Amino acid sequence: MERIMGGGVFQMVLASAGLLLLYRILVRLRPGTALQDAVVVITGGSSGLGKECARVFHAAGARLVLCGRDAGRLQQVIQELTDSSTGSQRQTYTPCSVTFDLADTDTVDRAAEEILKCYGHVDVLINNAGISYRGNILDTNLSVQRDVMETNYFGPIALTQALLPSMVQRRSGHIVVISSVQGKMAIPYRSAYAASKHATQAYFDCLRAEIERYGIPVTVISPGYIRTSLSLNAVTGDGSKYGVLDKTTASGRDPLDVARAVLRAVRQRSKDVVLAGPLPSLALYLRTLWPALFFKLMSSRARKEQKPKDE
Ligand SMILES: NC(=O)C1=CN([C@@H]2O[C@H](COP(=O)(O)OP(=O)(O)OC[C@H]3O[C@@H](n4cnc5c(N)ncnc54)[C@H](OP(=O)(O)O)[C@@H]3O)[C@@H](O)[C@H]2O)C=CC1
Ligand SMILES: CCCCCCCCCCCCCCCC(=O)OCC(=O)COP(=O)(O)O
Repeated sequence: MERIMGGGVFQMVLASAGLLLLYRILVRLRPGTALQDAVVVITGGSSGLGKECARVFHAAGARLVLCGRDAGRLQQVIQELTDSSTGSQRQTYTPCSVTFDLADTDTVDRAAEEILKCYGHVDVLINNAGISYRGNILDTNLSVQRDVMETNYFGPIALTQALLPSMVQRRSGHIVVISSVQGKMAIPYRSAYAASKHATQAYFDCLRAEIERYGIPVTVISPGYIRTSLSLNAVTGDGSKYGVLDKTTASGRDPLDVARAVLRAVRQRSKDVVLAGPLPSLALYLRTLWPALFFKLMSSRARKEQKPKDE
């Protein structure tokens, strides 16, 4: 009898897994929203994931507005994109650029006006720009915690809130944010970064519910490690640059591959996408289903990785 019951449960689990797989395949096969001529704003378009997003959305025929702090680097990306589109079958457009610092929220309203002037409206806003952090909380200035929050949280939400009224007025638009798996679980020596990404996740989850009635979807994308300059550009507890290309970053996923997944998520109007390998995915389940074990693993990781100065 027990064997029969056991077999029944096994078959049910197998059938559910099969149905889930089928559902995922069908979702992937949906035609999705066309991006030809769509106005797509990408923050952090000068490097890493933002630059690769620029590449794939440009190739899909989008009219891009690339944002960053360095006009010269943005211009270089624009030149690369323009050179790459010679002979393209699709109609492509030379991107616009808008230069501003997300950490200086006072300038964001002016930047939003400039962005709107490029094509008169925005179809997709991709909040991608961000910085990371390496440090022990005990040795970290509070100003560093604030600075990371300004760039990763207050900047993106200020830009979103500045562009949102025009989307609501048109009853059209799409808000995307690049968070991180660290927006769903916190790992040691990343306090500022993980806190900013947790805040990001919460804000955009609230926003999704609030603006669904206007037909404006919100997509939160949470990648694992990507091969970019994120760790090189990270700040440390005293505000200085970390300047190391970590092994985890160097061996991360190809940013072009991640950018293609972002494009897919925009086309499918996905709500929440985790782009991580088996270990971080398992860690996410543990954080929810067996938090005590997850916290134990994180403490042991903290002990192994670093020691506070006074030990
Ligand atoms: N790499 C990874 O392992 C992962 C990255 N992510 C997320 O992906 C996003 C992109 O990072 P990634 O491409 O990896 O890193 P990069 O360091 O390569 O790119 C970061 C981008 O953000 C821009 N930026 C940084 N600070 C500011 C600021 N104050 N104002 C305006 N723009 C700014 C930079 O532009 P400029 O310096 O020219 O102004 C740059 O284009 C980030 O949100 C990051 O958290 C998520 C998970 C994993
Ligand atoms: C019973 C066995 C359980 C095994 C569980 C293993 C738990 C292992 C923990 C794995 C932690 C993964 C952390 C992933 C972090 C990550 O991908 O972050 C992405 C980023 O945003 C990178 O930013 P960073 O500045 O940290 O490079």
